[in-house]
Amino acid sequence: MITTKKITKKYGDFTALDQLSLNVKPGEIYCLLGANGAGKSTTINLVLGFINPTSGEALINGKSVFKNNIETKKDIAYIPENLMLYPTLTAMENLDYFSGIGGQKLKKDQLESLLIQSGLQPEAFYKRTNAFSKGMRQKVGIAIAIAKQAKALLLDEPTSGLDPKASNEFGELLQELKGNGVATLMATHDLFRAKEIATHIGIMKSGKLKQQFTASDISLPQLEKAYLDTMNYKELAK
Ligand SMILES: Nc1ncnc2c1ncn2[C@@H]1O[C@H](COP(=O)(O)OP(=O)(O)OP(=O)(O)O)[C@@H](O)[C@H]1O
Repeated sequence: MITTKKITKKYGDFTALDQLSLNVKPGEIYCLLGANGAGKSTTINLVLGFINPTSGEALINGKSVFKNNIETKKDIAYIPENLMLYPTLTAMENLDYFSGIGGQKLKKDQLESLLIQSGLQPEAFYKRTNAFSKGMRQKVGIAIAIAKQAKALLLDEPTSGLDPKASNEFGELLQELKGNGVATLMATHDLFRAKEIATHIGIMKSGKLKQQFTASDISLPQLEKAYLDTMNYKELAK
């Protein structure tokens, strides 16, 4: 569903991403780990078609994002680190507006049903989103993704700054989408949450995918050691 084939991104002489190949199938959650500047956001931005690769390609459902940008975007939902909603509109109005952009005209009960699925507390449905916490905004983002019936979900550090309960709730929502066959690619610094929710985990360094794991094959301490080893924090990883 989400595939990158030897994708490379250069900025002048600097290689931000170096021949990265990965594959996320329907019903899989792939977490990309790596230090600041490892190339996680660059990978996400290439899959989204926000930037073009220097070489290699990103594919959604077998179609090149670069060559079929508009078509592939229909299958993708994206939740950035800080999801922007229209602050003067309510959660319902934001959902109505964004699903409308996607070509859908949903009825009031359908919009409410989507927000219920997203886990947003009902008393917030008709409140303006200007006072929403990050966790609440993300729930509206998930509702938008469900409304779009996106087959691929791209997330850039979605749990950073969330309290443990909100982070846990977010993880549970991702599990539900996974059950619906959504393929999720997520950049994160949160090893614990990655181990909790991922089916697959990749560790990046300096634009390269250094290690990949099936999440069920590795414990959290093993993952932490692999991460620190990859970063060359040998002393800490002992
Ligand atoms: N437009 C750009 N011009 C030049 N260099 C860039 C540009 N965008 C990103 N980079 C560089 O590419 C590298 C990878 O950046 P990227 O944002 O993908 O890292 P990251 O793993 O997402 O980091 P973080 O965890 O801090 O978000 C970094 O060294 C960054 O400075």
